[in-house]
Amino acid sequence: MGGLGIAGAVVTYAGTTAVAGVDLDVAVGEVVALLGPSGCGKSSLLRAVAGLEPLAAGRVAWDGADLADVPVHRRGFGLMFQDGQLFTHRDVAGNVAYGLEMARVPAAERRDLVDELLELVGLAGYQRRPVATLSGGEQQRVALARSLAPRPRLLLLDEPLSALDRALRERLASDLHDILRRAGTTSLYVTHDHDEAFTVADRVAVMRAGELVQVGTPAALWAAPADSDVAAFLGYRVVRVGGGGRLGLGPQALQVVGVVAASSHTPGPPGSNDDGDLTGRVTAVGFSRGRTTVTVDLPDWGEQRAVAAGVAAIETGDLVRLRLDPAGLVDL
Ligand SMILES: Nc1ncnc2c1ncn2[C@@H]1O[C@H](COP(=O)(O)OP(=O)(O)OP(=O)(O)O)[C@@H](O)[C@H]1O
Repeated sequence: MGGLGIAGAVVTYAGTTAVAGVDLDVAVGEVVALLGPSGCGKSSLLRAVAGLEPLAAGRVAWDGADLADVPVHRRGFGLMFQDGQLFTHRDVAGNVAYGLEMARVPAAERRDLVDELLELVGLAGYQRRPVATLSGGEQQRVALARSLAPRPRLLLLDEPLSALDRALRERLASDLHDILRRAGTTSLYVTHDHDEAFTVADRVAVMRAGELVQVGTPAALWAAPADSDVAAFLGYRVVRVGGGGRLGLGPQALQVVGVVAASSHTPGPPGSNDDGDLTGRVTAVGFSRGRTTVTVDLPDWGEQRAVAAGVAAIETGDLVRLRLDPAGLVDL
């Protein structure tokens, strides 16, 4: 197969195993996210692919050719980190042109490429700006343009957005998705944020304690998480149901369909009614992404979040009726 091939990769540090035998392929043009909690070995695997960390066992290959004897700078891979590590003594164009200068690309061609890349990352006209005057998001866009400039056959991105605030991260993740597709750059993208992984990647490889536990498209992972830990990591609330089973509640799974009794009225006991609806007591009311959301205390399931679209005037203490949307549920 063409592209990146990782087989049986093991990375150890003085006796501790950070990566415990990982197999993963990334096809040419594909963007794969390595997703997992802090310390699960994502960066170690990425660094081993780059050639910055030796493999204790296994192999990393490109187009089927083992890279064991190929040093970092000869792999044709680009790197981008959380802190873009821009050269502060160079302006924006000087940063983007850096790799092109190293590759002795003639000046006129370099200028054209820099213009093209700045356009691609949404910074047209920024050529002469000192990097110190850029916002964090703009700096990461420059870092991206710089790592794309030498046209790496594989781009390795290690938490490139984690230093940015949430709103900016969401916007840049979506821009990154488009930019990597337009540039056609094969990419391996490390993140601990499932939303970011789902936004950026064609396939997501979920990592836990040095091993891959599940690899699939965002839709496939969301539809069938391998186990309850993966489900919880992807953003499901895991609840126990009768008979020892478990259910994953997605963020939209529980919907408030009506108020049974306002907090000022005599409360009835929470439970479920004949229609299969649930009732529960509202313990908090919030507003998120344009929608009212509530926290509801449910018998057996404890406190859960629910969406309250179209139900006006819900207050803490109200007893509400909730419906479970089967589309937002997974069996675990
Ligand atoms: N240079 C090192 N020397 C010793 N142990 C290390 C080294 N680098 C990483 N580790 C250990 O290896 C394990 C995996 O670390 P790694 O940084 O690969 O995980 P990660 O999933 O990328 O986490 P994070 O997102 O926090 O960086 C951790 O237990 C870490 O402490």
